[in-house]
Amino acid sequence: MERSNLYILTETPSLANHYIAELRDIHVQGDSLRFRRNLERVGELLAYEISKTLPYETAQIKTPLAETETLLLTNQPVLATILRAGLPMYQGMLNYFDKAYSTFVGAYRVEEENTELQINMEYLASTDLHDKILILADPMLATGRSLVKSYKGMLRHGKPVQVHIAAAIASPEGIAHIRQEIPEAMIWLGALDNHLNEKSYIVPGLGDAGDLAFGPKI
Ligand SMILES: O=P(O)(O)OC[C@H]1O[C@H](OP(=O)(O)OP(=O)(O)O)[C@H](O)[C@@H]1O
Ligand SMILES: O=c1cc[nH]c(=O)[nH]1
Ligand SMILES: [Mg+2]
Repeated sequence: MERSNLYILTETPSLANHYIAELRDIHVQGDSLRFRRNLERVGELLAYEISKTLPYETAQIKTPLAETETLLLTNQPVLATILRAGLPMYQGMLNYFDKAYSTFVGAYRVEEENTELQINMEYLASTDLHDKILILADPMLATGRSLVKSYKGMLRHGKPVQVHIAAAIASPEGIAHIRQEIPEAMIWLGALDNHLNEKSYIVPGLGDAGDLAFGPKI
């Protein structure tokens, strides 16, 4: 795997490994509050890592005792996510980038026997993206088709100056698709897994993130 523009949180031993392990573990997954909170924590940790790469400028602030210099973000990023599984991870990002504006996309995989995977995109509400730093968070980067379709839809609202894609778990196939379709994107992962199965689920993965967070879809 080519490592340029790719960051993987669990390559460094840290508490992040516990959060991802709990997300995957069938003995913990029944606790949907913990599942959502662990996705939120991964969003928080990736937001912090991304924040180290953004542009900062010097600013003056006044304490009760004196004036002092500090570094502050030159511009706030825009946070985007894909409903519904993206919501907890998005919340984690928003906990850290607490002044950011947001973009929401409603997109989902239509998983039918013997037909090619389709992505339905039915909703897009966006702030202006022109010249913005865009962070697009979705927990599962499987084929990458939901992310690419959502990003292309968002471009109607302006061309970002930087694109960051954040996922809790990704497949090599998904990374390849993003690199082909959005070569300018920096990719931030919780973990990189082995492959996709015949239903385009990530293996070992964690199963269906949306269902585990919010209940089975009918
Ligand atoms: O990389 P892809 O092959 O496109 O798959 C990834 C998509 O699948 C999941 O959403 P899903 O379609 O299950 O919708 P949901 O959030 O309503 O569960 C996930 O949150 C991604 O958006
Ligand atoms: O493995 C996968 C693939 C798509 N969506 C999920 O929630 N999990
Ligand atoms: Mg789902």
